[in-house]
Amino acid sequence: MRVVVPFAVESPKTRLSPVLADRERRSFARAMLADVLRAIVAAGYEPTVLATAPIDLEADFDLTVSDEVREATTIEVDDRSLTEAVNARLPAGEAGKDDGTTDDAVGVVMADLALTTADALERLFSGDADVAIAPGRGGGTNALAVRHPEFRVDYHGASYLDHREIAADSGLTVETVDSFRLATDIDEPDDLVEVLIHGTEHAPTRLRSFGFELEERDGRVTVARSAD
Ligand SMILES: Nc1nc2c(ncn2[C@@H]2O[C@H](COP(=O)(O)OP(=O)(O)OP(=O)(O)O)[C@@H](O)[C@H]2O)c(=O)[nH]1
Ligand SMILES: C[C@H](OP(=O)(O)O)C(=O)O
Repeated sequence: MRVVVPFAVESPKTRLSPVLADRERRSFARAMLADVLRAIVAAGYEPTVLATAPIDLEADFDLTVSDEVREATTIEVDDRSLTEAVNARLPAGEAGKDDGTTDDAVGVVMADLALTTADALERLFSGDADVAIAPGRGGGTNALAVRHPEFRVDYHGASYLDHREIAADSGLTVETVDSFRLATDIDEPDDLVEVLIHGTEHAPTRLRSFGFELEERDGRVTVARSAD
């Protein structure tokens, strides 16, 4: 399975702007990307980052990844829209196998899945449906495994529903992967709670370095940022 990780380099995570300044959002997006890459490599795959602009993973934001992650990761620059860039990497051509699927399967994992683990990805990648989808809360498509050359993505909006429909229109089988770790994309300030509780490495460390901590208020856990 080829695994691609789309990554918006400039102005990422704008929905976090109420709580993170521009440079902090770029730094935090990089930290989440590093955690996603680590999980993919731990699951035994060699990720390709589809970056909207050239990046050096470890430059600029004081981030160090393991030798294993550095060596396994390729960065490709593609400034087309998310949908176009991903579609250009999906299986193409004839279905190679008798059941219509292809050996050239592709996994697509978003870079903001800060809770991702190798186990969660393995569950997504090890099925045999033509398309396996890990939906995000709110109707997005957080991760995909595509094993059929007729499937194409169409991101934004309720893309989980759109992707089911696209698959059905071509008579493809679909598996929905029910996973807390893959369903939790980090989009909104409230999502930062999940990073501090369940995050794996760089993302929670980075948030703590910005002064974020868990706080219990009115019996509910939230995040609070200490004054500098
Ligand atoms: N290659 C590529 N990746 C993208 C693009 N837009 C978003 N992404 C990535 O796709 C994933 C999901 O994107 P969103 O949750 O919409 O992320 P975002 O655009 O950084 O966040 P917001 O500005 O808050 O909407 C993340 O991994 C982004 O880095 C794009 O135009 N091209
Ligand atoms: C890319 C988009 O992500 P969201 O905006 O839902 O995080 C989607 O899954 O269609």
